[in-house]
Amino acid sequence: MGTAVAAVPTSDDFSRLLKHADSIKTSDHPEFLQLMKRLGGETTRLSPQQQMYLRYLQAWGIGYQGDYETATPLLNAVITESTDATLRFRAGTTLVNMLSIGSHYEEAFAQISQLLDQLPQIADKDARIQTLGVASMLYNDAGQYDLGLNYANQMLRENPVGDGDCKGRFLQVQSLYESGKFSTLDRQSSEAIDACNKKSEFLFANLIRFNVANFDIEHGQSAAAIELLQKNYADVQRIGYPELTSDFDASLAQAYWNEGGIALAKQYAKAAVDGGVKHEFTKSLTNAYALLYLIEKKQGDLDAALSYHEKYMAADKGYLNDVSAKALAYQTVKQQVLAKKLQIDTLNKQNQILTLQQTLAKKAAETSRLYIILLLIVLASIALWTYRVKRSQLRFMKLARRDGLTGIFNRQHFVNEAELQLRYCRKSERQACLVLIDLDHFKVVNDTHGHAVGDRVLKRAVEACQQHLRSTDIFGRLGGEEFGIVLPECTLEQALNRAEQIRVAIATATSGDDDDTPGIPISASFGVATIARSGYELRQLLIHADDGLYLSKREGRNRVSVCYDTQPRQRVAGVATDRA
Ligand SMILES: Nc1nc2c(ncn2[C@@H]2O[C@H](COP(=O)(O)OP(=O)(O)OP(=O)(O)O)[C@@H](O)[C@H]2O)c(=O)[nH]1
Repeated sequence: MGTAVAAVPTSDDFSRLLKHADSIKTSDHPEFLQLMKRLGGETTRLSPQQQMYLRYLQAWGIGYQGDYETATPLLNAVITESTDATLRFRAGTTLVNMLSIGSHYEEAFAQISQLLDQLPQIADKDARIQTLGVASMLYNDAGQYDLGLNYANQMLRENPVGDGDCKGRFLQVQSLYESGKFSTLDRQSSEAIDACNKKSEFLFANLIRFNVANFDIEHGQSAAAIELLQKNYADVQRIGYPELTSDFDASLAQAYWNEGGIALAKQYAKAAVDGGVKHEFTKSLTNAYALLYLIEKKQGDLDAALSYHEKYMAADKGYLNDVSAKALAYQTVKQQVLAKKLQIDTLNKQNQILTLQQTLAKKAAETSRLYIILLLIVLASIALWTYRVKRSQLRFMKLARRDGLTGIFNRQHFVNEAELQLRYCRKSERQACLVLIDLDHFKVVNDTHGHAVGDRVLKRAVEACQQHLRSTDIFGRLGGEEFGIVLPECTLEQALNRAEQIRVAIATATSGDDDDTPGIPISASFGVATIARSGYELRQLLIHADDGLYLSKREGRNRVSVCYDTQPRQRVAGVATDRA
């Protein structure tokens, strides 16, 4: 014998149930309430996400019953605690509804404005439609019918076959009716009612009928209004939405009054007053009180009439206050949003300016860097140019100081350097001698071998001289084949010895058998002068050395001579002859 065991619902089952409850909230409210009861008893078996979903639906249900004070904190809890962005968004939208119904209009407008800003990030179609619907309703309530119509149209565009089809159409009718733009409700409203019936959204179907009935009443068609309202009266009672039942009752009362049915008018007006949402001033409530006042007055019960008149005045004031409070809240929030936008724009502009300033500073730094690089290039160019100028100056100076053929000092530079050296020797009281050298019979070399060979012989002679010079000696070409050497710190004796060495070197160099000067015999005559006898003046030393040189030539050349008197001393071929 087996025992039947009821299947335990899985997590998927709970998710399905929650979704189902969500989808029938308004279309089958009693079933919705049943589901809420059932799921509420299974809370511990729900996942945290499912629990949050359930809390949202419970809050919605409580708000639907008109207990907004309890619903509001529950919705706020979902908004702050849920990890699901879509559920948070939906709870925000429902909260807007509650805030609006609870007359917290400024908060409601601020919240819907934020939600509409977030709308582009919300992908869930139902959540989007729900928010657009609430926005449309709220803006209609604030008398912003164009905005209301706008969001209703958007609902239809986004979801023409789902909720948008019924609720979007309902809100369209509402916007057009309230703004007085509805010339005939026939086609558009019956299409809207059909759409809602198809979706089993009877609450919305009847809200549309309520608009149609009011339109009829306003246009002298009270009988038609009564027919429409009565036909759906039982349905409205079943739906159990207090505002709608009160609306139906108030409109029926007005229609019966217009048709002369005072007793029925009174019955429905009372029903409208008794069945309305507590502590709320609606247009239907105001109308119902106004009717009751007229009925009692007509029936002669002046006390009751006065009492209803007072209630009518209070309801009317409350309703008008409510309407203007909504309009004011809308304008206030609009200004706040504008101010915030302006503030954000200003901050953005400031940021742009800062970014621009940074870019400029960066550019300025780059420009300065470029300037520095440019300056360095200019400086480097100047340095290079100066170096080249200096180098060419030095080259020219060297050229100007040197003899072009032999590379030794030219006459002018030799004279300058020699005078400088002699001045130094005079100051330091040092010895110095001057040697003059003149090649012998050089003309013959030129004439015999040509000028080019003569040049090479001259270079050879110079090289021979240089082999015997010290770094302090000053050696120069005084002209043609004549050379001079200043020998600082040198006595006459030493000068004569060194002149003799040079003489031998020249004679040896030129007597060599090489390519340049093949077998050309050459010699030179020397004249020596000393500061000990001539003094430190170069001019005087040159005269005396030249006397010595002249003597060497006269005495047969290729010799070194000194001549200070009419009887000069002479050295011939390395032997000094003192004729003084
Ligand atoms: N090849 C060459 N010859 C030069 C240069 N400068 C001067 N001479 C020649 O040197 C020769 C000098 O001749 P002279 O003054 O008659 O003297 P010399 O022939 O040496 O005879 P003495 O001095 O009396 O021994 C001339 O023929 C000049 O043309 C030079 O730079 N190169």
